[in-house]
Amino acid sequence: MKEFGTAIILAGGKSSRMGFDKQFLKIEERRLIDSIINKLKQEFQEIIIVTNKPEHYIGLGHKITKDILKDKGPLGGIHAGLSISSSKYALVVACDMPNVNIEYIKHMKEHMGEQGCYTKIGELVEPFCSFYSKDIIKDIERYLETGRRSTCRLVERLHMNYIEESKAREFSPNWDMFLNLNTKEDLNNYLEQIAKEGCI
Ligand SMILES: Nc1nc2c(ncn2[C@@H]2O[C@H](COP(=O)(O)OP(=O)(O)OP(=O)(O)O)[C@@H](O)[C@H]2O)c(=O)[nH]1
Repeated sequence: MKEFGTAIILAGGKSSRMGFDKQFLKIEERRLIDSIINKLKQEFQEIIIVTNKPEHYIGLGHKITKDILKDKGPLGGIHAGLSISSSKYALVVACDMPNVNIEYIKHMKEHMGEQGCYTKIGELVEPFCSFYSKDIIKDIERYLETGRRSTCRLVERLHMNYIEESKAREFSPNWDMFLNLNTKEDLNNYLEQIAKEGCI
């Protein structure tokens, strides 16, 4: 089994704040998820897309899966992705994160905890652009069985290492690498930023 060869992209949410399915979000005529895949391919041999619309990813050469545990939110997606991952640790990103930073991801690999690595933003857990160990599958199942769904709260209970926000920001001072586009306002602000400064 490879140590860090897998990246999982979550693309199975409701997108209720955005008002249209975020997995089809386009930036400058290109599907954002395809740009994310292209970046991740620099560093990962295996890409897993966890989606409720698998027909849109056929023929790209990546692993595709649906949630096994339905309607559980991002944790359900992480669970399905880890279940078919062929690596000990997998990076998990959301399909609405335009500023994924590969240099920072390499840094995270060097600071792996027993069950993964995340970034602490202030006092809060950033659950995306985080590494999770394949051996937390059972922990996710037990946690979801109790009716809870918060990825952040589960992360706090696991044996994961974390990196402070200030360190993470050194890798990308001008672009928020944890930005996720939840609303039309987020999207418009992002489009304004790339119009001024160019795409990264
Ligand atoms: N596979 C899978 N991914 C999910 C699920 N829920 C959310 N995600 C993904 O997790 C990431 C973060 O999701 P959110 O933006 O918090 O949730 P969302 O349901 O997509 O959007 P809102 O309805 O606006 O909260 C996105 O990449 C979503 O596609 C789910 O049930 N299954």
